[in-house]
Amino acid sequence: MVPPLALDIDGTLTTPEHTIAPRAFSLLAGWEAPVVLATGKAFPYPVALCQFAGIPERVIAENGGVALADGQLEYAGDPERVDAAIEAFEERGGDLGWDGVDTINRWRETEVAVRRTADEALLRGVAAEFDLQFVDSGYAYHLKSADASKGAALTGVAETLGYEPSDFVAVGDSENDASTFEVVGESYAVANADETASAAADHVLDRGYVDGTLDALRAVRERAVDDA
Ligand SMILES: O=C(O)COP(=O)(O)O
Ligand SMILES: [Mg+2]
Repeated sequence: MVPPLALDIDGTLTTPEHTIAPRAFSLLAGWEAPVVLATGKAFPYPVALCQFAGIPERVIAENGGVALADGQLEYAGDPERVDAAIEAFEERGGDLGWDGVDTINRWRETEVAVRRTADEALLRGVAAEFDLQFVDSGYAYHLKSADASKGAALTGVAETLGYEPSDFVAVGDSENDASTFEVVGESYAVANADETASAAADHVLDRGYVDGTLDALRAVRERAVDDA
């Protein structure tokens, strides 16, 4: 039997142009074990992706701040502390950087995402002062509680689904995926992965983005068939 999957979205299921390729949809819909989408994006994004892919809503959002699996909704983190830190960041001249209506943070409940053009040193300083974690996903800077992580959330989601975290295979591309790689049985970093993700992964793929992910999952599937 194929293993359950924990898949990052940005940089992992996407093309370099940040779009979801049709071949990613067929992969998600055709996998014969649970697929958990584990992302730094706000909760509605992976939920919508599950709906449009026609798979059950099994998601980890906000870098582990929100998790949903089979009707079980879990929260982690300290949103008040994050809000206080962002207030201090803005008081000191920091800007979240999202122009117009901020759809990146509008539905965010436990952490805040900041555009990578923002003042990194100021944000890192505020994170340290408020005892929060600064994460660079490669797509945004995130300010979050240290005890919320994709890996910690996957431990809860695995239990809800009746699996051990070590039953999962994970694919990811950035430092926000390292905690997932630590708890799963086998992990793959796509070729575009950052140093932290590549160092934490069991395998670094030759190809990047969704093509690398598809290569990894093809290998996982072939092995499962051979073992059967
Ligand atoms: O939203 C981000 O910053 C990154 O999202 P990801 O975790 O799906 O790569
Ligand atoms: Mg990513």
